[in-house]
Amino acid sequence: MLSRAPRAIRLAARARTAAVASIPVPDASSDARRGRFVAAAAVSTAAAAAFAAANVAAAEEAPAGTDVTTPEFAKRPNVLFVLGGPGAGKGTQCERLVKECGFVHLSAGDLLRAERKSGSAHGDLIAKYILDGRIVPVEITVSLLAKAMAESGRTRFLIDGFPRNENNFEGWKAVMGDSVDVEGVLFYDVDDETRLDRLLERGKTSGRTDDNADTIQKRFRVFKEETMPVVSHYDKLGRVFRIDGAPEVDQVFKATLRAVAPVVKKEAVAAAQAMLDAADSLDWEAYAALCEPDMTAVEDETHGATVCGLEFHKFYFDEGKRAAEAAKAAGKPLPARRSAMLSPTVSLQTPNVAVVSYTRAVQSLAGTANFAETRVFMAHDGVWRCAHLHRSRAGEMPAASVAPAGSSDALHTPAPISKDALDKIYEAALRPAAE
Ligand SMILES: Nc1ncnc2c1ncn2[C@@H]1O[C@H](COP(=O)(O)OP(=O)(O)OP(=O)(O)O)[C@@H](O)[C@H]1O
Ligand SMILES: Nc1ccn([C@@H]2O[C@H](COP(=O)(O)O)[C@@H](O)[C@H]2O)c(=O)n1
Repeated sequence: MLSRAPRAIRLAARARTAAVASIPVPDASSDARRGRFVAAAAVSTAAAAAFAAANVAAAEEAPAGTDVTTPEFAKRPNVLFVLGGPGAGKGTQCERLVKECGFVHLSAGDLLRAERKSGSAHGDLIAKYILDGRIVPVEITVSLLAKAMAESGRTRFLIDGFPRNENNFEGWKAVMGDSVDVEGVLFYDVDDETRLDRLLERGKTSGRTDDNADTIQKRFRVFKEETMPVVSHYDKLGRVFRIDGAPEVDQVFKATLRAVAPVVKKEAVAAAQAMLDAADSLDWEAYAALCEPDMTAVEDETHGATVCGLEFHKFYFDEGKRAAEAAKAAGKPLPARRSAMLSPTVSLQTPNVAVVSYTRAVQSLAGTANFAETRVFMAHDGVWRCAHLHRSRAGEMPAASVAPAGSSDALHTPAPISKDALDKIYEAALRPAAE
């Protein structure tokens, strides 16, 4: 069982609690550091400390009884950066994604404005940078993002208006490292003239100190000179989902949904693979966390009937464990098996309903059996759970043809599927399927 902060975040936090707690920030008037790359090591120590403190606090604050079972696969947070010129519609589209797809939206600008209002020691500095349209030093921004991520207790994030320059980019890498999967950048493309009109209109009611003609021009310049190189970096990696942000909001949202579909599909495949891993290792808690409580299933064991609920499945985990313990007590080799997902296809019915179909190849000492499986997943708040399973036996190979002499030891402990193999699975799953 996990408490509110995802385990990966809490582990990172624990490993970093020894770091310095205060965040050194350059003076707003210091030209020497303005716009310059801040050494990754400095960022790492200071902001990681804030990250650590935030995460530990989030874990400790979780009131008793609020533990949630977060599926194993979902423990490493997924991040999509959201970029585009000022007024491109980033916040507007993020709001829709939150509502319809269960992302957590963290706007770096909003967090900075809230920090300024909170009376923080950095308030004056933030106010000055925002008024000048300049990018606040990453030590401040990344620690606010890390704190908000930890406090959300969730694992799927839209990080809006970040990374805005090289300093942001390096600071993020130094603090987050590999603890987070950055899926790519949603980039909203809108010409300057349209964005200027939008911002001046927004300025009539937004109360933002930077929605005025003078600051807007400065922000536009910073966007071109500092943010676009970050976008180009991700572009070269093939990680930019470019969206025409000029049409009306609903139309842009349709394009946004198409852009996030590969990320969403990848999550559904990962959820299916996590179920297979949990079944292979007889980890009932992990398996159950990946199921809707009223999951329905049709499989060979049900003889054509549809079973509803989890008790039917738990029986096999309990008995499997008992058989393993009996084998161990008798000094016999432990029964083991390993499942691989072959040729998966994912069909997204809605952003929150995915049908994942594949051939499941199950290896064991008894031989290899193939099953045709379909799992229907539903996402709530960005967490996928299986609502229906259909499995039919699709073929079998006896042990003699698959287990070379002397290889049995290697099968006693099922090895987790390798990252390369998983990447291949994702690649296959994300190919435009005949949906
Ligand atoms: N597709 C659209 N068509 C017309 N107006 C839009 C569209 N998208 C957003 N707007 C409006 O344009 C203004 C700017 O949008 P929004 O705040 O979402 O942009 P942003 O990219 O988040 O801006 P910033 O980076 O300055 O915070 C808002 O008033 C919003 O209502
Ligand atoms: N990574 C960031 C993001 C924003 N800022 C400052 O906030 C201003 C407003 O940002 P919006 O995304 O809400 O438009 C921006 O002009 C910067 O001054 C920042 O420093 N770093």
